Amino acid sequence: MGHQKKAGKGRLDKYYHLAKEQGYRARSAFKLIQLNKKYNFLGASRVLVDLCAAPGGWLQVAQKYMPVKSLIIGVDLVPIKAIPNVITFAEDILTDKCRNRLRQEMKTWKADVVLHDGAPNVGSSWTHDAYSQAELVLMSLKLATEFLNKGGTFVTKVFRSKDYNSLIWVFNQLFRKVEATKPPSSRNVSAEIFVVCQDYIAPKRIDPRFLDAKYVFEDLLLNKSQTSTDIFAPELKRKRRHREGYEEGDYTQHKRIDAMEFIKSRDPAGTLGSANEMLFETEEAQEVAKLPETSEDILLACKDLRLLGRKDFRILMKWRAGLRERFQLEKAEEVPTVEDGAGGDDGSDVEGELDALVSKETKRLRKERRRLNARRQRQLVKMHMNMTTPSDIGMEQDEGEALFRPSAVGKGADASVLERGDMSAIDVNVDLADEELVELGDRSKSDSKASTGSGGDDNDDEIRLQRLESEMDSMYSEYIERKRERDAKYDIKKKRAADDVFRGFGDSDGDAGDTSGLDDSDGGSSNDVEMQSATGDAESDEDEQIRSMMQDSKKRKKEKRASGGFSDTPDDNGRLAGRAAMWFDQPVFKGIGGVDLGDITDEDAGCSRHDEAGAGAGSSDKDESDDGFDVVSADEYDGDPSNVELQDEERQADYDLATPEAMTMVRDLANRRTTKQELVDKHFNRYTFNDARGLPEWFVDDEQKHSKPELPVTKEAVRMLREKLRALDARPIKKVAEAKARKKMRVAKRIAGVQKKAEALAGNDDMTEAEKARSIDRMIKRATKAKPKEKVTFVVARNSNRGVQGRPRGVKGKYRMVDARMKTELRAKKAREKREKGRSGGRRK
Ligand SMILES: C[S@@+](CC[C@H](N)C(=O)[O-])C[C@H]1O[C@@H](n2cnc3c(N)ncnc32)[C@H](O)[C@@H]1O
Repeated sequence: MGHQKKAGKGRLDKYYHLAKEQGYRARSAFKLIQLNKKYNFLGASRVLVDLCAAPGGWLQVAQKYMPVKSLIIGVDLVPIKAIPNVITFAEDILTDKCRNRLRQEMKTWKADVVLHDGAPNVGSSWTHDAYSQAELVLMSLKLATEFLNKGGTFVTKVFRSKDYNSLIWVFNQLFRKVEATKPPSSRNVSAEIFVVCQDYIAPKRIDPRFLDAKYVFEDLLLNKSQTSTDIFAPELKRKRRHREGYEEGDYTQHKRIDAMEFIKSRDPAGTLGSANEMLFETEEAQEVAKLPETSEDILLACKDLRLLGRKDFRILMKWRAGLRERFQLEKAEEVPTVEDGAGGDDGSDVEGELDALVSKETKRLRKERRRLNARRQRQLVKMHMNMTTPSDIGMEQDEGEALFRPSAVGKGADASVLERGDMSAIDVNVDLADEELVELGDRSKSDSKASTGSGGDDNDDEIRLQRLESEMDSMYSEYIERKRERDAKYDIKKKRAADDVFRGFGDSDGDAGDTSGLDDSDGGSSNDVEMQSATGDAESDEDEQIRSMMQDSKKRKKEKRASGGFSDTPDDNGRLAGRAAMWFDQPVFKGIGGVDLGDITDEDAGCSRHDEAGAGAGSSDKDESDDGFDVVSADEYDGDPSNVELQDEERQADYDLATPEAMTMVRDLANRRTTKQELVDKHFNRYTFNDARGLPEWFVDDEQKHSKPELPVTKEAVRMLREKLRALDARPIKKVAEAKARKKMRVAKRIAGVQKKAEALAGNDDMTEAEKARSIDRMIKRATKAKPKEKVTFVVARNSNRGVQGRPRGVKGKYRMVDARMKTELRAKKAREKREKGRSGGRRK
């Protein structure tokens, strides 16, 4: 595999170029770099084994990131070109020979990390590949269990398939922490996922069934009815049945569509969004698959429609458009469109409308240009003849002509200068008018071309392109929306993204110009950056909706913080201070003033709950006094004290310990398992405030998405949070609680009254003790006895009571008007219930 010629996709890929630039043998090197950046397992390791290592990209990374003189061993079916200080040999990892050789090379050492990026020779079918991959993974795990140190890390590639969950289950039996992740450099269209298993338990004895494919994947073997995909690979049927990637027949889980369905669809975005895979099974589709337009990229994208990024989506849409043109589908569908006037496919009527608008706008611009030209000529003539006077200019201004309106004068000259009749200002003015004319001329030129559809001109193309882009964007949103409808967890993910209280330190908090975590572990950050800009491949295959939600939420938080006194000052120092304040403002520092916070500077005020709002980089609109009163600044206080309370509540909600990460950190601090200084040291480094200006957009996007520290979470913290939520759930609703409290208060009042009377009775010498006790008892009973409900009199609205307004005559106390029928029906109902009761009672006897 390492020696196979890379297809077009590999060549075009940005990581491919990066790898070339950096001297890595394979683009996959970046996967390990990114995994290491996230989980940091290479830096502290001394012995590493890379199973399936050819051509050696991962070995190169290991050699670069591990301490010098580490023992690094790489094995693959094919020989690996020598890498300094790395031992390599060619063996099949499924054989005993390989195991023995490894043992020989390892001597008495144990590995800190075992890597596995193996992929069986791809070919026959996806199903087969996925299964063999799973087998390979299990085998590498077996080797890992043999060679790993206690506490070691095993990193493996797996494919999403039915075997995936079984594998994860096994990993969980052997490692304390198992996480699946997809590094940004792993293509979205690829079904590969990387599983990082940390903290190897190293049990004395491992049940052999854990590492035996027959048992691990047993449930699949038992399910013999699921054989449909074997039809396509009969040879597999004999050996390994029922290994298809998804549940057969479960079309809600895995929906397949034929390519022609998509090509002919009137709702292409929706069709893509509602399916998982596009097949080329019908005769027509098979023909399409053979066309040169149907590139390998397209075929790859069709395999998993759930993972389409913006770029893949565009490729598919363009491909569809080309095919529709080839098959003249637009024309075929145009006829009914004209007849019913309902608009064509893909919004061809929208295009018509747009054309009309463009030509209208062109006309207007042309007219305006002519008018401005004429005016300019007149002004110039007047000026040259010294005919222009300040009053003239004033007049022009009064006329509200565009040429002399203050905005046309621009920032350079102000209206007062004009009023004073400064001629130089007029020059500026005329110059600006020139610019404006040129601009207008250009615009109208391009617009007019757009409307005539002459084509071939840059501007014309640009406008069309822009229009297409925006159409594409809206279609992509539609696709995302449709995908969302099928994904039960999407809303939760979205909400989580929006509510993500603690995003770590790498988060630039909405400031696109500030990205953290671009460190050397990325393969030499500065170099990367330059190279990446050179490649200029501004790919953005982000889930747009989630991103915009996150940005919204960040913006909101920023606003909130700003209103709480934080401000990002323009200068670097100010910005750093602002960020530091934000950091200390995080929930984890709430209320830990007493825990090792001695050496904190001004910003540390953010540690205490009261100071949160006021702490910040040199901005404190609020004042605090020690007597517990919040001093609210006049401009913040709107006269309504409840609003101040509300703000406080909102603030509290915002800073609540709402995540297990925060809870873990706070507990660690409180129990002195860590100190504030340690936390700061761990999370602040020279990359924390890296400037993202000038970096390619795709890189910044990737960093923002993935470059987040993995914060520790303990079971205890999760349990505590859960309990907290449960307690919240169990709390009665406010109204009920208030009513109960009122009742309690009334009873307490009455009892207090009784107590007084009892004291008076006790001093009464005329009564015997028994009489006193009796009367106190009576008093208590009376005080605690619930008031009898007031009786309601039902008044039938007939005779003189029919249509009576207000209280009927002769009725006292509570009453309710009922009509005769209601009364009869109620009586009948009661009688019926009584009968039924009697009957069932009789039967029971
Ligand atoms: C994706 S490549 C690994 C790339 C490598 N991580 C790098 O960065 O250069 C997968 C490799 O797995 C190897 N492989 C597949 N089956 C194997 C087996 N049974 N034993 C050893 N190597 C195997 C292939 O020869 C191939 O070179």
